[in-house]
Amino acid sequence: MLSTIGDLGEFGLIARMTARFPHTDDVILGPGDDAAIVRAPDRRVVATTDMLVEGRHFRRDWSGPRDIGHKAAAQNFADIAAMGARPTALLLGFAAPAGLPVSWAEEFAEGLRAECALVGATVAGGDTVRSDSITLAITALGDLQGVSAVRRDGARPGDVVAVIGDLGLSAAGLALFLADSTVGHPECRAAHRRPAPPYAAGPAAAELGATAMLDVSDGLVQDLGHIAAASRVRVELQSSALLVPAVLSDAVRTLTRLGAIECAPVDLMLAGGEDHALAATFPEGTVLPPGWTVIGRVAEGEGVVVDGAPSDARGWDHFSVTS
Ligand SMILES: Nc1ncnc2c1ncn2[C@@H]1O[C@H](COP(=O)(O)OP(=O)(O)OP(=O)(O)O)[C@@H](O)[C@H]1O
Ligand SMILES: Cc1ncc(C[n+]2csc(CCOP(=O)(O)O)c2C)c(N)n1
Ligand SMILES: [Mg+2]
Ligand SMILES: [Mg+2]
Ligand SMILES: [Mg+2]
Repeated sequence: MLSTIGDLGEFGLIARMTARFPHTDDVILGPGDDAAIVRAPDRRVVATTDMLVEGRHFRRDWSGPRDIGHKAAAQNFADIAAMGARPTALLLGFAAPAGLPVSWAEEFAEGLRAECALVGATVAGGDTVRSDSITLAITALGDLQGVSAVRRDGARPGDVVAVIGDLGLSAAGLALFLADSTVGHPECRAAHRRPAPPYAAGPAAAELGATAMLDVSDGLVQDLGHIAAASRVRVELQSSALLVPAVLSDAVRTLTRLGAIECAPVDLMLAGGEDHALAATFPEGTVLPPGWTVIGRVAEGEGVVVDGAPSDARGWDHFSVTS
């Protein structure tokens, strides 16, 4: 018979999961005591929390436990990178039903471990409780390595706006799952299951003098609206500067044929969330490394305009009626 986390018990489950997380130099004391001790070489600690709720952020029939582990770590590490910092440690709040197979928890831990390994971080601690459905509450810590943090309030008129990383692929993957389409477009499905934030580009952008930065979690236009508001500027985007990947056009063609969506690929790039690309502003004349695409300018004023007009690209809001 399948063994469940209820059979293991709370402390058995903690032991099973934490056995997978390796030692790193940043974590002086990991799981096992009342709190972890994490090194803070810079003495300024970057800290962020994002939750994943079953049915809201993931479905177990769309994503496997490893995918969900990857995504839970990735969406938090993207926030650390968006400040210009390097992730050091992660704290895992794990709530799940007693009937959850032990293998699910172990594979989830494996996904977390693997995403941590991409940035050299590890799991330093957490909490484990029983609940009716799965909720994952992750806190990530990061180190600024001596650079100035890149906030949302530093964009200045004249700056260029640039992005790095995927845009719209996760939204296309989500639309494919929602449309009950079972075959095709593996890149978009994979992007939805396991976003691939360009972690190293965050600290690199800080070094280059980025004036503002964030990761795109809710949608490019909506998220840039946070930079516009915090910096009291207007962000002007040119949609033709967004390079539409062939895999996105292909998926949109399928989705249109299925009657699942009525929009162009670029609209998914402007409004789709969960890819965790980085969007940043840089002083004019900054030579950007390969991977960054300049998509607009910062001007005096407020809000975000696309191709000279206010955009109707709506991003994600957990409490809007359509979400
Ligand atoms: N319940 C809360 N208590 C305190 N601060 C919060 C709470 N929820 C959000 N915040 C803060 O509000 C700001 C915006 O949060 P938001 O979650 O939109 O940012 P994000 O994590 O970058 O985006 P996303 O969650 O879409 O990935 C952040 O600084 C966050 O710490
Ligand atoms: C089952 C299921 N239904 C819908 C979605 C879409 N979705 C959920 S949260 C979010 C924005 C970012 O979230 P947050 O702001 O919490 O980081 C998006 C686009 C999904 N991933 N799974
Ligand atoms: Mg958040
Ligand atoms: Mg963010
Ligand atoms: Mg959000």
